[in-house]
Amino acid sequence: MLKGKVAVVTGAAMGIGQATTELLLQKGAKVALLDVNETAGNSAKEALDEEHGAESTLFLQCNVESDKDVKDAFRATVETFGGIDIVCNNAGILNEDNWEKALSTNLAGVIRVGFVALEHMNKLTGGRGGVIVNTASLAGLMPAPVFPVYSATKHGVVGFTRSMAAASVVLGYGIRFNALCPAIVQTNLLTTMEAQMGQFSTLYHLVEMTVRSGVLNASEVAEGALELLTDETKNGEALILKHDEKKYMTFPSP
Ligand SMILES: NC(=O)C1=CN([C@@H]2O[C@H](COP(=O)(O)OP(=O)(O)OC[C@H]3O[C@@H](n4cnc5c(N)ncnc54)[C@H](O)[C@@H]3O)[C@@H](O)[C@H]2O)C=CC1
Ligand SMILES: CC/C=C\C[C@H](O)/C=C/C=C\C=C\C=C\C(=O)[C@@H](O)C/C=C\CCC(=O)O
Repeated sequence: MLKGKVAVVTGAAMGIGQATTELLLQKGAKVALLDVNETAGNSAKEALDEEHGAESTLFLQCNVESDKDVKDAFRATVETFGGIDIVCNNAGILNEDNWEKALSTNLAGVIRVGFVALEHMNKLTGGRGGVIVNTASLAGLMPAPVFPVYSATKHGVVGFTRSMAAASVVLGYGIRFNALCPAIVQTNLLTTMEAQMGQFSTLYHLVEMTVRSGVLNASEVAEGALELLTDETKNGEALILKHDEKKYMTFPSP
């Protein structure tokens, strides 16, 4: 289904990014795995090499907070694989104490990666066009008293995605932009959540209550990403994923 396509996945060393990488490889794409964690990134690539062959992937250490890292990683991907068709802009953290870092990673990181991707993918400047899926969250569509800063960053991701989708149509970039909005997923972010909630950790019992009613696994989220990547009718959409439901967000018109 994705044979001949080249994908870049940020935050690819574990969790949702790793599951998405695996699914893209299964569908025939070549994937550049970008992650700040070099040890985890190398292990993830090694594990994938056994099934998909070393030539299908590339691990590049990249902090999405750094312009240089992101530009270097995209340049290396194009040099290795010849172009870029798909970007999963997925790296993100929960850190209510160090809220500047949360903003810098989750929102500025998504914008930075999006703009560098545009330089390579924009049909107006010689790119092949393609599709970008930004990982937001259900907390980007509703209030989340348990992590207000995280929620603010993810609302920003949804707004940026929808606005870039509209800009792409008006300006003719040939790129679709969609947002993925999962509820709670069983990953490292969940296991470290209480400690990362800072002053809001007194509300952790609300999270526990939600978790008891069911959580997603990373592969289910990867399937959602694949739908946004491959359904060419989707642009400017926010796909909500819960453990027992999947639906597209309906936004009010102004
Ligand atoms: N786990 C959950 O319940 C949900 C997670 N999300 C979002 O999904 C995305 C992935 O999260 P998970 O897989 O759950 O987390 P995770 O903690 O399992 O994986 C995140 C990956 O991103 C990498 N990363 C962190 N900061 C980075 C940076 N500055 N530059 C490059 N890589 C960086 C980490 O090293 C790690 O490999 C995040 O954007 C998160 O906000 C959205 C909804 C639910
Ligand atoms: C990085 C943190 C890990 C997971 C967060 C993830 O992005 C998903 C969050 C989805 C929704 C959050 C909603 C928050 C709601 C509230 O603050 C409370 O009203 C209820 C407490 C937890 C709810 C979690 C949920 O509804 O799925």
